[in-house]
Amino acid sequence: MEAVHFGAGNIGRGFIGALLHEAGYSVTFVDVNDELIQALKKREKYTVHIASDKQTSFEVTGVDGLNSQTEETEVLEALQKADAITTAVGTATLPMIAPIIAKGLTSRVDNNHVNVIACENAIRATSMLREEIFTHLTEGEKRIITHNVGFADAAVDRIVPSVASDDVLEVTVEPFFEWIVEKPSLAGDIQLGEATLVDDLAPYLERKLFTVNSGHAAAAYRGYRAGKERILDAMADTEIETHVRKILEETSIFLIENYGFNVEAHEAYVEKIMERFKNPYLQDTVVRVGRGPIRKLGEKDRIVRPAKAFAEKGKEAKYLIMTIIDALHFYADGDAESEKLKKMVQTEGELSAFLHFSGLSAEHPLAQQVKAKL
Ligand SMILES: NC(=O)c1ccc[n+]([C@@H]2O[C@H](COP(=O)([O-])OP(=O)(O)OC[C@H]3O[C@@H](n4cnc5c(N)ncnc54)[C@H](O)[C@@H]3O)[C@@H](O)[C@H]2O)c1
Ligand SMILES: O=P(O)(O)OC[C@@H](O)[C@@H](O)[C@H](O)[C@H](O)CO
Repeated sequence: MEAVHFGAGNIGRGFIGALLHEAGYSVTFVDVNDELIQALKKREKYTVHIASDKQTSFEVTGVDGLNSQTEETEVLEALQKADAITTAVGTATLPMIAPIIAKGLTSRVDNNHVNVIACENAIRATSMLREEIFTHLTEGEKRIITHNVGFADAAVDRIVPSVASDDVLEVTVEPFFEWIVEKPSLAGDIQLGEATLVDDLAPYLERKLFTVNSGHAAAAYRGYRAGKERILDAMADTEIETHVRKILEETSIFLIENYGFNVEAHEAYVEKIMERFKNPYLQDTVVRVGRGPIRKLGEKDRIVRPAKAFAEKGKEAKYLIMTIIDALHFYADGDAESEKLKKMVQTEGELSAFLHFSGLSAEHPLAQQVKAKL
């Protein structure tokens, strides 16, 4: 089986590429980072370290790399043969890779099934990618594609930090992982190894985004304001740890009300995540976890969505609101979104910046609540 994976970054190498390899795929990574691509071409393998007291590692072998900027023909050939096309490039990059995927899908000569799965932290990222791909297709091409291409949404959970190393390919991952894929959208009889296939992704996806990512964002933004470098340092501070717990109490109310999760089972899920944030072998930074604050302040994303649900019911999510304000103050060198946010906060003020990036009107109850806290 052949897989083409866009984005040879942390989650691409550390999780999706590794899992596809284990499931029996030859994985070709496509990236714009030529250093990574040349190393993949040359060595055809890389090492994954598991961040635990056992200090274990494993090799992902038989991999290849292609630079999407200089090897378009080769990328198209790989897409034509692929059984699975996955991505982990960040949602903002999906429109940039959509044209080549569209071209690859429409130039396949056989009618074999192929499945596209975007592994990004967002609500239904594959559907977003599908929409982008469809803007590059004729009506006839869309009809053909609908028969043999599956576009399955997924929830992807594994903390994979950016770790400085002399080896550009080696990657460190936490032991926990969960890849949940929506089964009814898959085409044909695809093998996805240790992925979990479910009929309805929504509860799993929202539970992940509004627990792991809401809590993580809170730790990063509060940690940043308190001068912490690592998530670990933030979580070791009792005040920040309590703050993260409070956020997860708020998102738990939101999730249990929406999906009727069993309370004890959900509490156990939250506890496990708190422990994952405190993994002493994981050198994750507040900068990596906080990067992209504009995306993270989006209406459907990890902070605003649950806070908005509270506000619309006449309630207030005090700790999520604190996270919104913390996020407005986040800045990381080299992170274009935090640069843009900082400029807007400086010129227009916190509230205008929040309204602009969340898309909420000034009259929205959450906007009123945030205003009262500024
Ligand atoms: N790291 C994690 O813990 C984690 C966990 C779950 C989900 N995710 C999600 O996975 C996605 C990637 O995260 P990451 O941590 O691996 O980031 P990363 O920055 O390590 O990797 C992203 C990769 O995409 C590449 N890229 C950028 N533009 C590209 C293009 N046009 N074509 C091909 N490749 C391109 C970059 O060069 C980089 O190698 C994000 O959506 C993130 O939310 C990350
Ligand atoms: O990748 P982002 O920027 O959406 O969020 C940062 C982290 O919260 C995220 O990468 C987590 O590590 C990951 O979602 C764990 O599964």
